Amino acid sequence: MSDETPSRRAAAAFAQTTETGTPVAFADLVALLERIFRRHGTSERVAAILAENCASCERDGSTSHGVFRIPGYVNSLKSGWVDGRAEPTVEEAGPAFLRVDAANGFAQPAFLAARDRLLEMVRESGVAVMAIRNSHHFSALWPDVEPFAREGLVALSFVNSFACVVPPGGKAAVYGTNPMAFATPVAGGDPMVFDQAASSMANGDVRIAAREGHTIPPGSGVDRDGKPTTDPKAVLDGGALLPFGGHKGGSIAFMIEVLAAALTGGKYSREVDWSAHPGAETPCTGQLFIVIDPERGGTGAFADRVAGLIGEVKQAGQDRMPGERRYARRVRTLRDGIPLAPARLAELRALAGDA
Ligand SMILES: NC(=O)C1=CN([C@@H]2O[C@H](COP(=O)(O)OP(=O)(O)OC[C@H]3O[C@@H](n4cnc5c(N)ncnc54)[C@H](OP(=O)(O)O)[C@@H]3O)[C@@H](O)[C@H]2O)C=CC1
Ligand SMILES: O=C(O)C1=NCCCC1
Repeated sequence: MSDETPSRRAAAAFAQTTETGTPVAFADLVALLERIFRRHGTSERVAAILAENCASCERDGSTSHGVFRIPGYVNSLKSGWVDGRAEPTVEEAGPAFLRVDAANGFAQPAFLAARDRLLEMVRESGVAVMAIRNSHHFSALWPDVEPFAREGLVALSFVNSFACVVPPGGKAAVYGTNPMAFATPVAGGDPMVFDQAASSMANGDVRIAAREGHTIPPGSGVDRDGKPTTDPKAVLDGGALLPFGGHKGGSIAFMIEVLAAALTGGKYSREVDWSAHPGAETPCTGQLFIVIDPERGGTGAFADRVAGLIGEVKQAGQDRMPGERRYARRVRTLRDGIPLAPARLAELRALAGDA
């Protein structure tokens, strides 16, 4: 238990309440979520992309960004804050640089609109960058990067969110929870993917802890007076989270504001202002991708070398690499169904307009 992250512990506490729920087949969950998105004003294409993405998070146990997020998506759509029918525009800013304007739509459809061209650029140039702005990312990042590694590429992605993290020693929330994800091919196995917030916990896990009546680990957040607290409600009600690892996480959060917002033309987390759209929950910011063809390194043995390194890490005593928990759960839930608490399933069916 000692090597578990605080947010993983909070998610695990929540997962215990859902593991015993009604098993739902992945395809059925995708279909149910698609109906919810369509019913609340997205295009067919956007509904299909978001439903697949959100169901994949639930399938893999990314609890803070699975079906828990559906009411938030719906509230943002209903408030008029996000455009569920946005048509992204893609612009070539150089031989290996794509600029995408998500047009106040969701990030994943904007990303997918440009993904094929990005892949061509990577094959041509060895590396390519995609800078997305005016985009709402309300999910985990691993679904964006894992497929690149399955195609033999190394991928990094960064997203900023909304101001709920104080800089180290600071009082005002400047940073978002700002996740970054890294994916690399591994010879003979699944890609190694890590996907982590720059904060001590994801905001989603704090909200789940508040809902379930759990405390959060000491050192995760502060209340509205800047005092350390383990009460998730105090963090959410005018308080803030801390970066993970003090000034080191603070620097990562800063870097992500620079890469995902300053560089893309997206808003800084601090600039997200949804006050005119009561109920809105999806931050409109930016996202950056860097995708590399590792064969350009010329070793001819990249994925073997990564597999060797993982072997050494495990030999040294690390029992689990990032991503392995998800892959194990994916196998289990694709076989047995995704367990959903009856109350959650009822909530989803109501949002879909089922009788
Ligand atoms: N869209 C947005 O703006 C935001 C999205 N998020 C999302 O929230 C999610 C959760 O973030 P966060 O709470 O920081 O993530 P976690 O701390 O739960 O996990 C971070 C990474 O560490 C790995 N990991 C966790 N525990 C261990 C362990 N004991 N040994 C080895 N590896 C481990 C996880 O792998 P594994 O998955 O296999 O457990 C994961 O890759 C992310 O998917 C992130 O993208 C967060 C903030 C904002
Ligand atoms: O969990 C988080 O932190 C966030 N997730 C989705 C976007 C807002 C922040």
